[in-house]
Amino acid sequence: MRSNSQPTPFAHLFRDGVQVTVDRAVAELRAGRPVVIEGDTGATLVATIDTISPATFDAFATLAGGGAVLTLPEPRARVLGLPADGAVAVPLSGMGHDAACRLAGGIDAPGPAVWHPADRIAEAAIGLAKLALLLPAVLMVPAGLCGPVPAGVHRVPLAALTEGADGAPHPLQIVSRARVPLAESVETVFVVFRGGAGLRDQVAIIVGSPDPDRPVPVRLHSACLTGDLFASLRCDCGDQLRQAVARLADEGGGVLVYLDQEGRGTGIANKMRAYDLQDHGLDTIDADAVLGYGADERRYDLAATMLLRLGFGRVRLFTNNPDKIAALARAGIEVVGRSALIGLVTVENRRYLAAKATRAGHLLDGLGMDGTRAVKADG
Ligand SMILES: Nc1nc2c(ncn2[C@@H]2O[C@H](COP(=O)(O)OP(=O)(O)OP(=O)(O)O)[C@@H](O)[C@H]2O)c(=O)[nH]1
Ligand SMILES: [Zn+2]
Repeated sequence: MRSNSQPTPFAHLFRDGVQVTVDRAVAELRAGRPVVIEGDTGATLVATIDTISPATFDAFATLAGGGAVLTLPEPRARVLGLPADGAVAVPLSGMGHDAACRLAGGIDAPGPAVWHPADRIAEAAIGLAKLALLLPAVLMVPAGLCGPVPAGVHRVPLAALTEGADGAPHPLQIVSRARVPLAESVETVFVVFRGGAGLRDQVAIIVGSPDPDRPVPVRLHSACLTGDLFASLRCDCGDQLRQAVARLADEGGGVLVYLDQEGRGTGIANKMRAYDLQDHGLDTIDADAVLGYGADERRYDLAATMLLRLGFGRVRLFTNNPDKIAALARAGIEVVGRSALIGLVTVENRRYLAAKATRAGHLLDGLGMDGTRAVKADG
């Protein structure tokens, strides 16, 4: 029998309290359950507008009296016309669930008359909501106003979130690899990594036999369910994806890193919300701002780690996005060159591509906007 002095064999799994507590908080918020964030000055119950039921919302609002606030991230505050330089807190003062949802992400919501800058707990809660791929609008109530908090409610120390809710450092591990012949490249191996924030699976697709002694052709591609899988005409992703495989194969080998960051890191649900807003006239960047998201929420540090783990520290990147080059360089990859990768221009994606060029600095100057694919030389 195990004596009390012997360590429990799985105790180490709980040693990194930051990881454990953040993972659980994300799952709770997605399930529509509130969590408690414990700050220096007291505990706050938080729930996301995206997942809280109208009945639970009403119960919170009633219990808290005038103490409940809706916190909104800076991009959303600015859309509402508030001169904020950070998240804001809006007192609920009688606001119902429907009105809160409108204030959180509606296209035509009027700016609130009363608001104040939000505190660190609010910023942390918004970070958690983003990590959970929810609308980053959070209902917050001082725990003391709600009577005894049930024992099952998950508690997160504020320090765990400020230490990096989005960076809870699960180490990246290779979990599987297999040969997957592709139409554009028969000799192809998929290597699946797991780790990082949210413990999502990321895939490195090794096309042909890249030579690690020379700069390796690399494509970083963020997931786009609609474009990659269904050949949506709203974007250029599917065409870019298949072109990338073919070009890596043409070059004798390369790596395509397929990153689980749908919708520029906002998730498929928010991307569809953004599409709906775009159908009301907004461009891709403004639509994300209405939802409280920044112009681009993606990160490439996991991609860099994957490349380094595979032995590819010197790369030539297929991209039009200067952020990708800068992020890889910051993460220790030597980027020795860039080649443009121009997807098919369609009537439906012209506006999207133009917004990427004019508002996000994408290098699409060689883009033929006449409905044909433009050919652009390396540059
Ligand atoms: N939020 C949002 N995301 C979109 C929209 N259209 C496409 N996306 C996402 O944008 C990302 C495009 O990824 P990439 O093609 O890897 O990157 P890129 O920034 O276009 O840069 P390139 O390397 O030049 O292609 C994917 O995550 C898509 O799901 C949109 O209208 N709104
Ligand atoms: Zn796309």
